Amino acid sequence: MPIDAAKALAAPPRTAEISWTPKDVQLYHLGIGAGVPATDPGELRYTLESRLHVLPSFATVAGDRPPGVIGALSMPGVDVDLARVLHGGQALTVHRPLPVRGTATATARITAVYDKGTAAVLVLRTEAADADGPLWTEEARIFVRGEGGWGGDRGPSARTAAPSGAASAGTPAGEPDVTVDRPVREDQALLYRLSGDDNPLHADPDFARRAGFERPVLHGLCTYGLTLKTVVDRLLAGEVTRVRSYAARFAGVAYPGETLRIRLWGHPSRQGGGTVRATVTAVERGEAPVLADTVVECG
Ligand SMILES: CCCCCCC[C@@H](O)CC(=O)SCCNC(=O)CCNC(=O)[C@H](O)C(C)(C)COP(=O)(O)OP(=O)(O)OC[C@H]1O[C@@H](n2cnc3c(N)ncnc32)[C@H](O)[C@@H]1OP(=O)(O)O
Repeated sequence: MPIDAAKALAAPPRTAEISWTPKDVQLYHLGIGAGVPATDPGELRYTLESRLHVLPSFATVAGDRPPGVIGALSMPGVDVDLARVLHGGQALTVHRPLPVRGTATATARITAVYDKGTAAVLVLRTEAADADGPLWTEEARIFVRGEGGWGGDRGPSARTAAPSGAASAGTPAGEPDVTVDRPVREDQALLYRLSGDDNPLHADPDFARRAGFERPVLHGLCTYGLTLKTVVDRLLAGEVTRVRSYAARFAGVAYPGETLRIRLWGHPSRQGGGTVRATVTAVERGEAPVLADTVVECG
């Protein structure tokens, strides 16, 4: 059986020593579209060594954990065709601001395997700590099409109920406080993949077609990062250290070259913190959903 839930859950945690430099941070920031316009003081904090800060979602690529995304899917009990794999969701909790240069130990294990009948969902939890203690905890939900059906636990539902007054399921009620239309570069995925996720789904047209898509799709974590950057720039006065946690569900694919419409709800303050909710849709495809159930807790 390609997924053996009991074996996957019983496997010992996998530990890797990771390290990163300012160059890795800069490359990640460019990979999520930072640096436009190039001389904007706000953007220079993402691109210039002397002013560099670290967007917390850098944690999702920090250290080029060997052997990358494909390694994450070769845990004991998991033997799946990469063409059937989609990133279903991502959550991140930041315990301390991320330094521009660092070394840490990352410990990963599969904490849940859900049987959706025609798909399986794997939950991969990674904890990173350095000599001073915990740095971040992240949880990736990996959606594997065509798996499932072994009679296992169905797990939580990702079909959110619509709050009253909301336009559709997962959309916060009321008008957004900020709406940004964000053009995604045609070569964005080619840049982003240099930060470690070299899944051919994002670069190779033949592989993308085999996976059922008309052309290569944008990495879910690229959309995840560019959305967090918009929250930081528009609602947190550019202060990356105010992000405490960030969760999102990948509700539909995005393609490089599209315009993403990012809607934000929330008024976090420096004194009391607060919650920001977001949705992301693909403008040229009739606002098809891209990110849903997106919540940033801020300090
Ligand atoms: C270390 C990190 C490793 C990361 C590995 C990934 C490597 C990356 O390189 C890969 C990528 O970046 S892929 C690009 C980003 N992801 C996407 O584009 C996926 C977008 N989402 C979709 O296409 C659909 O929502 C789809 C296909 C996900 C679901 O749509 P449907 O098949 O129509 O599902 P639906 O019928 O609505 O629901 C079936 C059951 O599944 C649950 N579910 C739905 N969406 C989910 C999601 N996103 N995450 C988790 N569970 C999800 C539903 O709740 C339902 O279960 P139940 O009946 O129990 O409610």
